[in-house]
Parts: sequence; structure tokens; C-alpha cells
Amino acid sequence: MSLYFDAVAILTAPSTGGSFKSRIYNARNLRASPAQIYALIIEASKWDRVLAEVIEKSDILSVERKLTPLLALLLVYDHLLSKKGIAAPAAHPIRQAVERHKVRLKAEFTKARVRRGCASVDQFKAAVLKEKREADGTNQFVYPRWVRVNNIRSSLDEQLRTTFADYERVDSLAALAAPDDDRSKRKLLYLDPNIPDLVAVPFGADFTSSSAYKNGEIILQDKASCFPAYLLLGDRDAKNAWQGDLVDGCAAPGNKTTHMASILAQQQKQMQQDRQWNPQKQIFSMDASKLRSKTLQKMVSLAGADPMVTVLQGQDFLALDPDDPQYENVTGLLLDPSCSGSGIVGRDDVPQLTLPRPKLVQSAKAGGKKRKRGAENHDDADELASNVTLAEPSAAPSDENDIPTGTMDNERLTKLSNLQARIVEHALSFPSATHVTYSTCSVHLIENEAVVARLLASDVARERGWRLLRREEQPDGLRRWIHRGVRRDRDPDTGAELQDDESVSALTEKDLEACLRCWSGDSEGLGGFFVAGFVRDAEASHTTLVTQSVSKSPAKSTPRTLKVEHGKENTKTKNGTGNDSEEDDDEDEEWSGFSD
Ligand SMILES: C[S@@+](CC[C@H](N)C(=O)[O-])C[C@H]1O[C@@H](n2cnc3c(N)ncnc32)[C@H](O)[C@@H]1O
Repeated sequence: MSLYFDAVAILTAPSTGGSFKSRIYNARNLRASPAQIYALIIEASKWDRVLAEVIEKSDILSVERKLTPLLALLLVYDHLLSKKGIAAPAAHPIRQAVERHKVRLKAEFTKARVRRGCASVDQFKAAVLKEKREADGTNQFVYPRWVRVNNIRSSLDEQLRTTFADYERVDSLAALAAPDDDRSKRKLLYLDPNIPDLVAVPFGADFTSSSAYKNGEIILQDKASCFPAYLLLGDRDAKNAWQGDLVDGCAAPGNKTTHMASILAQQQKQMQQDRQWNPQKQIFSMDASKLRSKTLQKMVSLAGADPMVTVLQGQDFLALDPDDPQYENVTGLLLDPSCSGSGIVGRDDVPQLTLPRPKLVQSAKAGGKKRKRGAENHDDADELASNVTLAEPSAAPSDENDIPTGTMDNERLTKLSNLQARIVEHALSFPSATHVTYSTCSVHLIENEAVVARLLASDVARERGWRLLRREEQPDGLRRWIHRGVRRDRDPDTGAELQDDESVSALTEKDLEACLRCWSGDSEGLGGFFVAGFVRDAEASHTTLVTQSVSKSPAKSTPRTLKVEHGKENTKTKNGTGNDSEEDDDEDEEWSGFSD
């Protein structure tokens, strides 16, 4: 039985680089034989579309709560197509969960064959393979391997001279993939025009044995995932280098933390041209999950960012006290909280599996597209979405994203978006903060523009003068990015726009221009992604209403509102008399809510 659970674990584990096969053979903690696991995944992936169809039509996921879509797909493959059937004792509950439906499954499998006009299983197999190749061929053409150069340990120039020395420069993403080539073997390189220090190479290129990868000089990070740190820290030079500390509130596994550190390193090196670079602790990076925090710490160390980053392992960002003196110099915060992951697409040579959708999701308006490979376990997502404080996710994380892709109904998405909004509101309350970014790898409006609309309408945003970082204020590469915020969700299957969504009616066209979107399946070579930046104006800080916590504990605090003019606290009380008794109690409170 461990065979199926091991296969699920492999398919949902973080992508650590290397070929898919080598990852299975090098994996620890597997109980089944690597050869068996590999064969099961490869064979099942050839039939995924049919198996998904059969499982959906027989509706076993609605009744068999022990089965996740991925587990069901692997089991039903063995049940219907392998000679020996399911490799588990006959009395095993998971085997029974499938075999209870054998008549229905067989009937749906036969119908799927007949629908494709195939008289035999062999013909059926050929037709299914053709279908699969047609679907995958496009994916592999579009998605390259993105490589970010880490300025702490190296520089783009140095990497072009060394790791990429024998790579031929091409002038478009499409040129990375000439049809019928063995693209992974061709050494082609495209310098990304939007994100500094980012290059794209053909899909399948493997750097995991290169010294640059092992030493943390290069980091395999998708382009869209580079947007938030660049949006936050921008194009700065020695004259206007970033001032103040930074917080990455939802940081594991650490791509954006290490990207922030890399950008800061670049700026600081420019400032200290002739002198030795002397990195300073400037970033607080945390994750509520202790398990994922370990990966975060490893990634920070590998990137050489220890002198710049303080990792707070297992720290819930919502429990961080913005008024704690150690955060008084925090000027920028990056928030990339848990999301539905509905924008995630396969990024490496792991077989792409089209998974069955449970009935619940098939009928949900904002339900995801057919799931691609991603983390499993709906219960974790549910728990996460319904709890105020994050529970340790027990499912293996999938790269940056820790939530299963595509299995969420509207209720779950709503809970998740509530949590996302709370997290960013908390960020907006840091007394010295002037810049905040919010990002998700979701395509759903409810997690993206709708969260932005709620944040702009929140008390903390209005009182502290937060607004969106407008397109014309964004770093050059992102200002030129053409895919901006939207008012309508897209149909997950056809991509067609759905009707206007009221949740974003308060956003102006300028606001939508300020938001950045990425979509899968277009010529940009990315998955679905969203990011928006918030800033506080210098003018807003001169005459702004600031909420000051009476208590140091955010959970117990009673906010009071004070008016600030020209950088000074105005001691006028709420009723303007200066005699408000509530305020008298707080006379000794240190001033803590003041923008730049
Ligand atoms: C999308 S992932 C972050 C990916 C990361 N930014 C990167 O670029 O590598 C979301 C992370 O947020 C963490 N998280 C969710 N809620 C949190 C909270 N309240 N405080 C801290 N971390 C939280 C999850 O454990 C998860 O690791």
C-alpha cells in the first residue's frame, strides 16, 4: 500500500531540482521500491485524462472520503489497467474504497473507449497517448526553466562568463524552443527583459549538478515569483538605496526572502564600490510552519544571506507585534500568504497529471481548472482557511505553495481570502512601514483584486494613508509588464471572461493598472500569479489619522485615533477638547503610529 502513498508524496514534494527519476531514486523515507513508484507514476500519467474522466463520471470521490484525487487516480490506474490490480491486501480500506465501485468504474472506462471510437484497449492506448502528447507539447514549448542569479554570491556578468559561458543568446522566449529539437540539450539563453538578473533556458535544462547551483550562486525561481521583491525594492542605486528593515511574513521556502537579500546586496555593493561589502541584518523572515521554516533557513544559508536575514522559525506573522521596538525600523513588508495555488503549472519534468475533480468543485462557480500536479489533502487547506492562526500543514508542500491546487469551492476560497486580507492589514499597521507587497499564485479574483479592494477600504489603510503603488511608479521592468489587474474571473476551461464581479467595483481603472497579473498558457512562459504594491505618500504622513494601540499586544489592543500634523503628534482628543478621558489614560504611551 505504501506504493501509492509514496507516489503521492513524490508527486507533491517540493521540486528540489534534478530529473524526476533521480529525485525518486535519491528520495529518503520511501518504503516502496523506487522502480515500482517510477513505473506507476509514468504509466498512470499516460492515462490521466481518461482516468480523471472515469473517476469523475463514477463520482467515487464524493462517497469515498479517504480518496484524494491523486490517490484515486493512481489506484484506479492499477485497478483498471495493471495485470496484478491494486498492490495491497484485499481487505485494505483504500483498496476496498476503489473495488467497491468496480462495476461502475469498468462501465465508465468502456464508455470512454467507445467515445473515442476505439474497438480495443490497444487502440484506446494509442488514442490516449496521442491526446496526451498534443496537450503536453504546447506546455513544454511555452514553459522555460527560469534561473535567477544571486547577487550575494555572484553577479549576472560572472554567471554569463562561467555557468552560461557556452550558451547561445536568443532574443525571444519562443526561440528557446524550436519544434522537434531536443530542447533540454540545446544551450540557449534568454535574458529576461522585466526582472534584473533573471535568465530563461530551455525546459528540462538541469543545473542541479553545477557548482553554481550547489553554491547558491544561481537559484531556480519562476519569473512571476520574482515580481514581489522587485516591486517592493525597485530599481535603486547608491543614491537612493533602500532604507530600513524588511519583513517577509510568509516566507518558506524562501524564494522571495533570498531575492530581497540579493537585490539589497546589489544596492549595497554599489554603495560601497571601493570598500569591502559589509552585509547588515536587515530582513526578518518567518513562516508559521516549523517544518517549512527549516527549508527557509536552509535556503537562506545556501544563498549566503545569513548575515542579512533573521529567520524566525514557526513564527505566525499575525502574532508579531508591530509595536515591538525591534520592528520599529521596518519600512517594507512582503506578504505572499497561503493561497489556493490555482495558478500553478508544472515546472519541470514531473509528469503532468490531469486529476479528477470532486463533484462539489465541478459545480462551484469559482472552482479551479482540472488540477495539475500539486499538493494533496483538502483537509489541510480547509483547516488553514478556517483557522485564524495557521495550523502546521501536514501535506508536503509544493514548491512555494503549500495549499492544494484547484480543489476549493467558494466557501473555502472566501475563508482563504479573509485570512489573506487579515495578514496584509496586519502588515499595513507596522508604524514605520511605507511599502508593502501582496502576492498570490492564484488566478481567482476573490484572492487577488477583491482582497486589494477590501484592503484599500480597511480602517488601517484609510487612517494611515495607504494607496496602491501606481504603474508609473513601479520599477522599470514591471511598469512595462502588460498584464494588469482584472474585473472579471476567467472561465477555467476556456479562458473566457465571466461577468463583472461586485467585489471589485470600488477599484478604479488606475487601481487595476497598478495590479500585476500573470496567466498560464500564454507566450510569457509563466503560471498564474498576482501582485500589488501598497505605499504611503509623504504628503499623507503629514496630515494623517493614525491608529495607535493602547496595549502592546495586538490581540488585546483598543485602537485610538490621533491626528498628526507636520510630523508631530497633535494632542487633540477624539472630541477635539483635549479632555477625552479614554485618552487621558494613555498619556504616557509612546508615539507609535507615524508615517514618513
Ligand atoms: C505561498 S507560500 C510562501 C512562498 C514564499 N514566499 C517563497 O517565495 O518561497 C505561503 C507560506 O505562508 C505560510 N503562512 C501562512 N500563514 C501564515 C502566517 N499567519 N504567518 C506566517 N506564515 C504563514 C505558509 O506556511 C507557507 O509556507
